[in-house]
Amino acid sequence: MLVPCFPCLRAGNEDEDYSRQLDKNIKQWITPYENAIKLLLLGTGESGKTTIIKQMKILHVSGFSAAERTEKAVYIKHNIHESIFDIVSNMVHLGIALQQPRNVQAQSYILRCGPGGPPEYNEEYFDYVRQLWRDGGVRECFKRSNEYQLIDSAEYFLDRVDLVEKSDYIPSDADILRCRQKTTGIQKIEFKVKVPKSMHGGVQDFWMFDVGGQRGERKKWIQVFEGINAIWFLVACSDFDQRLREENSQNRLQEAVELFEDVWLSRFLLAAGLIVFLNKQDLLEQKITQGRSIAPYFPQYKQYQGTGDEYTRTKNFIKSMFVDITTKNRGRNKHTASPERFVVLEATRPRECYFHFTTATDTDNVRTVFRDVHQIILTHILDNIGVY
Ligand SMILES: Nc1nc2c(ncn2[C@@H]2O[C@H](COP(=O)(O)OP(=O)(O)OP(=O)(O)O)[C@@H](O)[C@H]2O)c(=O)[nH]1
Ligand SMILES: [Mg+2]
Repeated sequence: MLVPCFPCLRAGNEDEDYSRQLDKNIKQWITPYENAIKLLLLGTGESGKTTIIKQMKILHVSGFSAAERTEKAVYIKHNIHESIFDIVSNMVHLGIALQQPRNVQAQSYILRCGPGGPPEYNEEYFDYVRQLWRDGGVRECFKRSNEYQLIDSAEYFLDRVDLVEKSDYIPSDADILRCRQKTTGIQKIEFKVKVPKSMHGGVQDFWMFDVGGQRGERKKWIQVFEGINAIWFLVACSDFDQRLREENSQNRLQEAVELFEDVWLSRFLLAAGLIVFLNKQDLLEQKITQGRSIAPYFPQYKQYQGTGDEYTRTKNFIKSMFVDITTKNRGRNKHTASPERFVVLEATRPRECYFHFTTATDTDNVRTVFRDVHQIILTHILDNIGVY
């Protein structure tokens, strides 16, 4: 199925659109240094792209400076407010009452603050948050958070109010990895990585580009397509029972599948290696262990012939939806709506697509995955499938 939100990857006037949209400054920014491997992070909103950038900073640059940590503390306080405000305001919509009537004052206070936050993050404010987070009704509404929009780090930060409210609070790396800030525009990080002797040794430069994944941001993506060696496409697997922030009727995982198909078929990205990060495995496992099932949202799961426990079957089923796109679109494509795509695909060598199950907030996991992916990218380039 084609998504109307991603016109920049469509057949039709793509060449014209491309040259018109390719911003000259960004072109200069990405093209002159041929020795760097250029990686582009793609995926829907909240799939974990910026979290991967933060991990690269931890693993391959010098981590976060004192100034960056101070800046993040401000966003973390806002994450706390966003979380408690979204839960409390949805209690009203879902008809869930507070368990402790004395918490009514705290609830009214938070609602009066509005989505922007309190005038000051003071002791009174954090007392109210703590009081509410202990309330059974608030917890009940939190458990139903797939029915409304709530950031993934809500529980993590609401459990740490005591720590965050301290005047000398300095966020740890783990806190920064959990901090949620929507990306707008394009960001770049540069780093160097040692190449294993078994490859060609030495040091390899990497340039990694991060873009905003929400629908309104995707028209900017094309600006960084030129010269990209590999795409890391992130999928938030735990999103299977959640709806899109930008369009309430759309399932988030379905949006990821459709977006991936557009990326896979894009003529501008044919030369790039493609690696899919099936991300948020920790949250997926948690949901499945709590008894949630993907079946009501993806009825084809009932026919899926997987083995293993429910979590293993679910993660492999999600993977199979992406694998299907890469196999059905090899050679002839079953879609008839955009025949121009077939020409491009038939003229090209079959492409490999690699899959990894990841938890982007887990530094050890990302370190291991990066090592594997690094090898794949080097092989891809040495095989001359890429743009080198
Ligand atoms: N528990 C858990 N949280 C994750 C994982 N990956 C990302 N997150 C959290 O999910 C939230 C969204 O992650 P981001 O990295 O900001 O997502 P993004 O893809 O950059 O989103 P946009 O900038 O809107 O495109 C953040 O609060 C992250 O900490 C994961 O594997 N596990
Ligand atoms: Mg981001």
